[in-house]
Amino acid sequence: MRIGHGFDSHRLEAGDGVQLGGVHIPCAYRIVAHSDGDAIIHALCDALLGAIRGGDIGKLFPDNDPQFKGIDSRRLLDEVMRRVRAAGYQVVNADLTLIAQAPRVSAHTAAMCEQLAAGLGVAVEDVNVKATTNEGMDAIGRKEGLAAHAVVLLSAT
Ligand SMILES: Nc1ccn([C@@H]2O[C@H](COP(=O)(O)O)[C@@H](O)[C@H]2O)c(=O)n1
Ligand SMILES: C[C@@]1(CO)OP(=O)(O)OP(=O)(O)OC[C@H]1O
Repeated sequence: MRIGHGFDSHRLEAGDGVQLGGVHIPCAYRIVAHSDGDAIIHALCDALLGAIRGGDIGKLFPDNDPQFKGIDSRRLLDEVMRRVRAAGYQVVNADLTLIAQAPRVSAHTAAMCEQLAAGLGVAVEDVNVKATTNEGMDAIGRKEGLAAHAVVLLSAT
């Protein structure tokens, strides 16, 4: 068994929607990033890479490389999962926490679990996505950004 933790954060600015957990959420914000800015998937990728001692997404997918400009982060998860399998592991379960004052995501967490389960090759019951505000405190509380944490457990195949 191997465990991994990942964290990611991104700035928010005025816009017409965000991509989180592989799901488009219409709202008055956009995520500032080189890719689609999906902080939930970025944290998940880093947790997976951490569990196999595989570096981090910034090393694998540099944010100055044009091939990753605007990329759908589900494609980054596909490549990370290819590495997890090549290392001889499979996912047992994943638990994700979004910290965001905005947007509100509770109506979308079930769809996120489906997207992430498909990417991880597990049943939807093995993925949990939850959210909390920052109670109005600091930059996240001022809706200037958002952050995500991920924890994954892997077992040998
Ligand atoms: N971006 C978010 C943040 C929170 N929620 C939901 O609201 C509930 C209350 O948030 P607290 O910060 O008071 O814990 C939380 O349990 C989430 O279900 C959300 O949907 N989107
Ligand atoms: C995903 C990558 C690659 O496009 O860019 P960003 O979307 O800026 O995201 P970040 O969380 O800074 O992580 C690593 C990057 O290299």
